Amino acid sequence: MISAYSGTAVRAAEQPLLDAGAGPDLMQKAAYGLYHAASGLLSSRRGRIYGSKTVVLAGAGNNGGDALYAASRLLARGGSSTAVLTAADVHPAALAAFRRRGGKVLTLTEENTGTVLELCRASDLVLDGILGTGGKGGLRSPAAGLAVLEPARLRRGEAPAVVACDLPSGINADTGEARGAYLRADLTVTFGAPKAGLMAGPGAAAAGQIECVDIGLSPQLRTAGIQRLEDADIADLLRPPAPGDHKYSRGVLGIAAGSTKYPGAAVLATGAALATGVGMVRFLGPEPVCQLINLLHPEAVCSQGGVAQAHVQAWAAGPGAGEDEGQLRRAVDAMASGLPAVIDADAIAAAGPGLGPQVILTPHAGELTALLNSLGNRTDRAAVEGDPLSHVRHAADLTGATVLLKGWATLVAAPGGPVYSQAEATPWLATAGSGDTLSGILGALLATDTSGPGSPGHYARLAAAAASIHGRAGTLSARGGPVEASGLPASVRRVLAGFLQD
Ligand SMILES: NC(=O)C1=CN([C@@H]2O[C@H](COP(=O)(O)OP(=O)(O)OC[C@H]3O[C@@H](n4cnc5c(N)ncnc54)[C@H](OP(=O)(O)O)[C@@H]3O)[C@@H](O)[C@H]2O)[C@@H](O)CC1
Ligand SMILES: [K+]
Repeated sequence: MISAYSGTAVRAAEQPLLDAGAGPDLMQKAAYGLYHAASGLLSSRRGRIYGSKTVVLAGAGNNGGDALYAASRLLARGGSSTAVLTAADVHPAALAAFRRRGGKVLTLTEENTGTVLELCRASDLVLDGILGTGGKGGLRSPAAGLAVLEPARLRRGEAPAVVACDLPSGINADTGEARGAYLRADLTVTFGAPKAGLMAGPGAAAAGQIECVDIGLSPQLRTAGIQRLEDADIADLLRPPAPGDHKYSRGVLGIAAGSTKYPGAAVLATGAALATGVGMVRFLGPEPVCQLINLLHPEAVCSQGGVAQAHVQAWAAGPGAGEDEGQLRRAVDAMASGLPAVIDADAIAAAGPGLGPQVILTPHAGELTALLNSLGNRTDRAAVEGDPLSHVRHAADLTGATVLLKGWATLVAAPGGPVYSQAEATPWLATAGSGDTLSGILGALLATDTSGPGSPGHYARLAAAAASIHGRAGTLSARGGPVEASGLPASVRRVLAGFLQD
């Protein structure tokens, strides 16, 4: 499990060490970690450090100091480096060390921003040390003019790798918000602990890969702001069949998805649930959709009945329901059943206060905006996309349900906490039908779960595991190209096989 902390919490953890005079030592540890990661990247891109060209963007605070010390170490290995100062005063000792190693220095102005951008683009590596946890708001002029710099991962052909020191400059370390211009990175080397702002909202998309350097803060860090499940955590949540299991003991999932207008959603949700592994799927829906499911998934037991008559362990309801009154009724009944239920798409609008954490709402940003507005919390989509962490937490607290907000980093909030973030997906997964398969995967995990409510956040962990499996399946399906939702179940099977073999 990766635990991320707010910038405020990390600064508080640093304070006793700073009071004890360990500040310079912490900075050297941070700078060494940054140098080590940057030199690894340079070696993999061009074979060696000797002869490499680095541009250091250095701001007024300790973040600039870290970056300058790291660049000094690259100079010592035979690289060349130019420091671009974005403030009148930068860390004096770090700048002096950089100059001693032969680094060139210039000051950024609005007039020379174009020249500096050319210098960056002609280099192998850009070290972003403009702002760290002391940053307030987005980049200010003239540094804001550098925000057009694209990291190598977003450009075709030759481009410098951008490595962010602690966090991408301009990103809020607590929330991941970008209140103004910010830089994007290929790799963020973060110190002490990952910052929550690297795992949510614009910060998660800007960070690129995240590498954490231990500078000895762990004993001081208490409550994580955001957690991320890793392989072993997900494997622990899976329940493969054991000898003696039969179809009912493995878990039956009730699916109320699709409508005569959107029959595909029923097919995708059912296919994904079967690929994830359940004892049985009971499918409820209109007659033509039942016929389609019978044709494509003959193992599913189909009927037009109601939720109360179906004997299941969990529900997946809402995908493709559209305006189908029967399906919307089933989704409402599933939410009220007391059983674990994943509720998606049009059915989310029926959610209100008083639900339990076993109900998992899976909105995208637009659906979350509508839900919050319906609960009297005035907001708009831009605000939700700008600060998804606060909004997903708020929705969980208002409804009492677990809320999974889909996005580049999918966030899952349990009412009262904790919050999980999974970012294994590919942008190619943003395609019609993708959400229907997520409902099927999560429904199957809920139906086969035998550990019960357990500790707080249990359902949020299952939802985070489903998001991770879905993201990995998308990435496997994509292999750098488009994803068709109908191909996802096959990839889900392969992802799960990987977990179960390890
Ligand atoms: N503490 C430690 O022990 C360790 C810390 N470490 C490192 O230090 C970093 C935190 O350092 P920090 O506190 O100096 O803050 P940092 O982000 O570098 O800059 C603050 C300066 O920027 C200015 N400024 C603010 N917003 C601005 C804006 N929008 N646009 C322009 N300027 C803006 C602000 O001025 P102000 O607004 O306050 O007048 C102030 O002058 C941390 O991320 C990590 O990298 C590591 O070495 C490990 C040990
Ligand atoms: K930075």
